Amino acid sequence: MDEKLEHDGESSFRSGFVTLVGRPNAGKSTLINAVMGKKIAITSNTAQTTRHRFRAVLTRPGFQLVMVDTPGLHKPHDALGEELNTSALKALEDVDVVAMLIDASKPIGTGDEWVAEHVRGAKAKRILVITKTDLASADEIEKQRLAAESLADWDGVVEVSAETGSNVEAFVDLAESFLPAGPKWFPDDMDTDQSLEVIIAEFIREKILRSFREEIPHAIGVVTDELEYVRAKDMYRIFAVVYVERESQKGMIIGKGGSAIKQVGTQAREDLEQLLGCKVFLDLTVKVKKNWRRDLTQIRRFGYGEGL
Ligand SMILES: Nc1nc2c(ncn2[C@@H]2O[C@H](COP(=O)(O)OP(=O)(O)OP(=O)(O)O)[C@@H](O)[C@H]2O)c(=O)[nH]1
Repeated sequence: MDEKLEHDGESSFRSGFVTLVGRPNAGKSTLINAVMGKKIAITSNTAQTTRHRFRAVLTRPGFQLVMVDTPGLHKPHDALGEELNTSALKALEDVDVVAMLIDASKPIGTGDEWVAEHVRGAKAKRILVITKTDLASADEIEKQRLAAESLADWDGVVEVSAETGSNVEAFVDLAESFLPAGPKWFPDDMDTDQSLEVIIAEFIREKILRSFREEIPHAIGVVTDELEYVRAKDMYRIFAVVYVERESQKGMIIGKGGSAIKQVGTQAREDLEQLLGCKVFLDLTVKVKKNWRRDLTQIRRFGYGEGL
């Protein structure tokens, strides 16, 4: 098509990037899933679930809202933590809107203040999003909003529950109201820029985060090694590797007689079948990669932080 004609035809179209930031566990990934109406991002109550900076794309008549999910900003303890912070802070640059999420059910602390400091420095519209309103009383929400409002100069405020869906559309409306005129950056049918291999590895990692406690969740990295669609059987064959840092962790992940890894595999397979819309054969191998969280090359090989 004539480029000028296409441009003129879309001149009233608006588009832009909205970065979601907040402390670990603030509810960023859950809000993105609620906006999208499907699971794009993995979630868990383990802090620092998100290790990738990725985009979720909401395309509606007249606008395209590109949401950037970021790892929770926190005090780093290792190279992985530093990489995740760098990645999240980078996502504050060159966006149209920054949405800072604050959990309604937890007191505002130095962690939020530190995040707010970076939000104040961002050259973008600023939205304050009070999250998890289903977990707090109206009184508590009001107090939290007042306290959070003093953290920065906000262009808009919204109180949401991604769990119940309350005000999720109001968040979309608010973010949309700040979008400049712009092109459709992504095709209509594209809802995330994560590769299928990455999404699969993340879905598997989510099951491990939800099944194990203590040091295990932070010590694992997951990589999709092989992905093949077998047309004759309408089935995906997936081979993935779960990396841990020590032999003892390998034993825990595998469990007695392989029971733990089998459970993770079953849960992940069910999720993946829903995602891919067909049968899935999933093979999980557990390997030790000593102290990978201190090794930037390895962190990037996993694709965490800046890797994408
Ligand atoms: N009750 C309730 N729980 C929520 C809500 N939003 C998120 N959660 C829970 O809070 C926990 C953290 O949510 P995530 O969306 O993973 O948080 P995040 O900010 O992406 O976390 P990081 O990846 O650590 O930065 C999960 O257990 C969610 O189920 C909500 O609106 N209501």
